[in-house]
Amino acid sequence: RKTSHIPGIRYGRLPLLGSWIGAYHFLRDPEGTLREGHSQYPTGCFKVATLTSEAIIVSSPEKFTEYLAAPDSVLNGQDAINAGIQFKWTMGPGVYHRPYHIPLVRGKLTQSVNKFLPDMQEEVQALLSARVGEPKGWEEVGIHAMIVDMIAKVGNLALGGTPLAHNQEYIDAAIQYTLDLMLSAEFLRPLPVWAKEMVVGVTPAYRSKKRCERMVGGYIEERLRATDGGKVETQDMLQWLIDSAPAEERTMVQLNERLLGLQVAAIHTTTMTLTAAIYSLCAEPDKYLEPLRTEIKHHCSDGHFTKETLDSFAKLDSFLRECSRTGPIGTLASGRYARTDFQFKDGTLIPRGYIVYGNIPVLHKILSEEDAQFDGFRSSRLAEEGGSGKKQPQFVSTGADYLNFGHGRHACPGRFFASAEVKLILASLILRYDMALIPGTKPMRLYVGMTKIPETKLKIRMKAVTS
Ligand code: HEM
Repeated sequence: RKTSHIPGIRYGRLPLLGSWIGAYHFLRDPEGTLREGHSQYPTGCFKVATLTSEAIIVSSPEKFTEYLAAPDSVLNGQDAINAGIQFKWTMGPGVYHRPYHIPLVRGKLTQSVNKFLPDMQEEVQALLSARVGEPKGWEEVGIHAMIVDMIAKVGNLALGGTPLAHNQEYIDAAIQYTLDLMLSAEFLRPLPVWAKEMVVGVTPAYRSKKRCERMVGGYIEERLRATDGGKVETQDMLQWLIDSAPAEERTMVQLNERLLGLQVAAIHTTTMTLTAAIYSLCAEPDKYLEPLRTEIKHHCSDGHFTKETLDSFAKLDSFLRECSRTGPIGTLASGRYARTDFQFKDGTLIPRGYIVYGNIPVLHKILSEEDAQFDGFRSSRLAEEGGSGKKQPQFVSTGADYLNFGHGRHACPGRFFASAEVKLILASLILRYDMALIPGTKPMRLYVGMTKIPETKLKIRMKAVTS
């Protein structure tokens, strides 16, 4: 009733059942529903329904930037994520109330990319040799399973440290934790707070977290003791967490929780982005493989990737940005939960307790067939044609027209690290293998609520580059 002034899209005409009908349509066709909302209310707000709530959507860049500028005390990003994945309960109240890891990701992790890259590259090469080898003829490879394992291992060289990156049991558990957390959130979301607190201990996320605690608790305690004894040998995310943790967070239990929180932020997001990019490459290998390979060889003749070499791959960057523009990992961007009523300049009210989102298909300008057309070198060509005065829009730069990493104050702080990881793996694949879709197959885009995921079971063809 509080949002009766905001029109619902595809709610039908039946009294009382409107939002249920809307939820059915939104879950079946999220992008179509969002485009329809935009065509009816291009500069205003509309709402769409899911099975558990209603989301208020804006499509105009002006309104999107207007709400992102509101302070956290009015429109809050953490609360919006919490409403979705219930992380106050699934991850732990510390991760929700004391997000001291965010400046560490934005600062220390980003600044240390160059330090981690040699080990990351070695890891990628070893995993490719073990999983794919040097096939002389076409070999079919299930790409998603390989990439998720690789991202978890390569990422953990910087997050939990080498012992965790090489502990297969922990890597599998870290990958599984996100899935357990999603499932547990579905179970917890409809419950009142007192009931959530009572049943959280039997959820898969809680059991998964405790299993990790048993697996790596000793290692974390050892790192804590080494820090207290002044014997710090490793600089990685776990160490920065230990060094910066407020007193109540500086325990094995809380650090395990925090590390798992980062695994959730880092593993599947990066995997989905990279898997979708590999599928796009395999869909048009004749158009993209050779120009990308030439660029990579040109800028990296000694075969060693540094942050500077990765940054110099203009075509690869453009390709990744276009993959994320045409196929971002979500349909709704930068959710902000109204802690108090929020009023747009035009008078539209977002009532307390509701979440407002940006309309990704519209803000990414994928409204027509032509806009949706994949053009991997769109951004690099723009810069080439515009001369030196024209800067190429980057894979990691955010704006109201490109929201894969969100935008504004809470834009993803891990995007610089993620970009290095994605470019390192993609460039390594391109240098070592020819890749293509298996004839007769095509990747499908699947939706899980507001998240868009690349197909996980699809196999591609790979063959070692001979020359
Ligand atoms: C390609 C990979 C990734 C994608 C697509 C991605 C995407 C996002 C998005 C869309 C947001 C929300 C932004 C907003 O609300 O405006 C976000 C937030 C966040 N991401 Fe990422 N992310 C990726 C990788 C990572 C990595 C590797 C880390 C850490 C190691 C990370 C840590 C975080 C954190 C801590 C936040 C919360 C920021 C805040 O609330 O201020 N992400 N990410």
